[in-house]
Amino acid sequence: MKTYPVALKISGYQVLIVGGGRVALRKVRGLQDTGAHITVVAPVIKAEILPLVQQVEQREFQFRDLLDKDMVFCCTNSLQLNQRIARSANGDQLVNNTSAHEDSNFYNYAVLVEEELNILIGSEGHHIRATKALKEELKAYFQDKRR
Ligand SMILES: C[C@@]1(CC(=O)O)c2cc3[nH]c(cc4nc(cc5[nH]c(cc(n2)[C@H]1CCC(=O)O)[C@@](C)(CC(=O)O)[C@@H]5CCC(=O)O)C(CC(=O)O)=C4CCC(=O)O)c(CCC(=O)O)c3CC(=O)O
Ligand SMILES: NC(=O)C1=CN([C@@H]2O[C@H](COP(=O)(O)OP(=O)(O)OC[C@H]3O[C@@H](n4cnc5c(N)ncnc54)[C@H](O)[C@@H]3O)[C@@H](O)[C@H]2O)C=CC1
Repeated sequence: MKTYPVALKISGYQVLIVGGGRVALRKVRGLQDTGAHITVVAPVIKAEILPLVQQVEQREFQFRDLLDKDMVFCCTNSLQLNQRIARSANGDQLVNNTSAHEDSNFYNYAVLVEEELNILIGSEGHHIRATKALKEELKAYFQDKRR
């Protein structure tokens, strides 16, 4: 089924990020300046994440972490755990399983910000390398233009 692209205002949202590695850090960076309240739960959390989030729980995920969350990112290195978390969310929560797009009810775009222009690139999870490559090409294009 085709998706419908939007730009969400998420100020005040309770956001849960399960996992504290490389992918979690990318999600945390993407959430900066949105006004969302971010909680990260993981036994091992990258140091760069700490100053960027409101709440840190350094331990394994527990299902009660899902309570009262509006948006959930499953970013652990266990595909099974990510799947169980995504499938346990209630129907009102926005859920993104970073290891299996079929389990997500929203996708993220690759984002390039050029002054007040936001350029979003995506393939509904089908061509991630092409998405990433096009972002790099556009980045180089804008860098050349500024020279
Ligand atoms: C559905 C989506 C999830 C979502 O909604 O976020 C998704 C899903 C998956 N990605 C996977 C793999 C990788 N993804 C990247 C990188 C990026 N992936 C991003 C987006 C998305 N990836 C969304 C759809 C985008 C679209 O529609 O095109 C980018 C653009 C933006 C971002 O993540 O912020 C970011 C580029 C950031 C940048 O550098 O600019 C890398 C490289 C790397 O990490 O360096 C790898 C490693 C391998 C490789 O290179 O192929 C796997 C397999 C996981 C596994 O094997 O377990 C899945 C799961 C699946 O496909 O089901
Ligand atoms: N969507 C995307 O853009 C991409 C998604 N992936 C997916 O993301 C997953 C994570 O990748 P990385 O961040 O590179 O891994 P990583 O190894 O850097 O981080 C894994 C994190 O999961 C945490 N974790 C493990 N067990 C946990 C538990 N029981 N409860 C809470 N946290 C737990 C670890 O403590 C660690 O913080 C990969 O397995 C892959 O499936 C990978 C690349 C890109």
